[in-house]
Amino acid sequence: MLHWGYEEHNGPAHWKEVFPVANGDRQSPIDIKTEDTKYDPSLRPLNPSYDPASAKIILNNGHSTSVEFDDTVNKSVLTGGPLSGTYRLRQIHFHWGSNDEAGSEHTVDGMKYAAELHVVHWNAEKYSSFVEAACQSDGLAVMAVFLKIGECNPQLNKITDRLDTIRIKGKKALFTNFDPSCLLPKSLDYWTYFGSLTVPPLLESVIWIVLREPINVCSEQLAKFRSLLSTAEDEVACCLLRNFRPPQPLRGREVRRN
Ligand SMILES: CCCSc1c(F)c(F)c(S(=O)(=O)NC)c(F)c1F
Ligand SMILES: [Zn+2]
Repeated sequence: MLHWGYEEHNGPAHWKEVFPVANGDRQSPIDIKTEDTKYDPSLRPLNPSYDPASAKIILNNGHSTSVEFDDTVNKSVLTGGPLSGTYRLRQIHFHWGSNDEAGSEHTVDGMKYAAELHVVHWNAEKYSSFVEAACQSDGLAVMAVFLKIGECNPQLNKITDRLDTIRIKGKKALFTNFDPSCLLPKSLDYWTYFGSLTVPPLLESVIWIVLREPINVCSEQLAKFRSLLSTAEDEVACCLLRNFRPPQPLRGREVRRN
């Protein structure tokens, strides 16, 4: 496999050839069987606290579009929920499909949403960098938000309106004054389980916090994500039509809910 991606020749079925942890026992995403989730009274309310000034750039990394944040100080953090300590916001990014019927990574009782937002944080209390934290079993905390097809989402326009300036892989643009809380649903009720990155290197270092309530997105907004290119300037243009990994075996893991 040349370089990993989401096509037939380099997609999720091939990743194990280069990243054997793909067959590990805490891989993500998973299908959440709601009847098997366990209420845990020790789980606390989630407490996201983000400073819009910490948003820095919007980027097309060839696998998704992300907004990167200044994570040199504890300006934008997530505490509470299943977490012990303070997790610092690193970036947000999206996963979507080639049509509105699929696109989310996690599924709920087998149901796929049209897309999924990931808000990525790292354990700045115990580790000194994102890269170090990404190698630790409690290093990362990713909050997942489902995007459900419906009304256009005005908050999402802040991102989709900028995608035409970063169409090519590697392109970035200034992007500040953005508080990702504007993309969270009313309810912060969640499911939580221990898992991994859903892109190579698939590191098993993520405490997953999957919000139960979806936010809205409309077809026109999703179409803009699909118009991003997975290729760089000097390559034959190829659209990033889909970038979701299918659900992985639960391997006996428990999914708890607050
Ligand atoms: C320096 C790496 C960029 S941070 C990052 C990311 F870019 C990403 F795409 C995912 S994901 O596996 O796709 N979603 C959970 C992550 F977990 C991340 F931490
Ligand atoms: Zn992701």
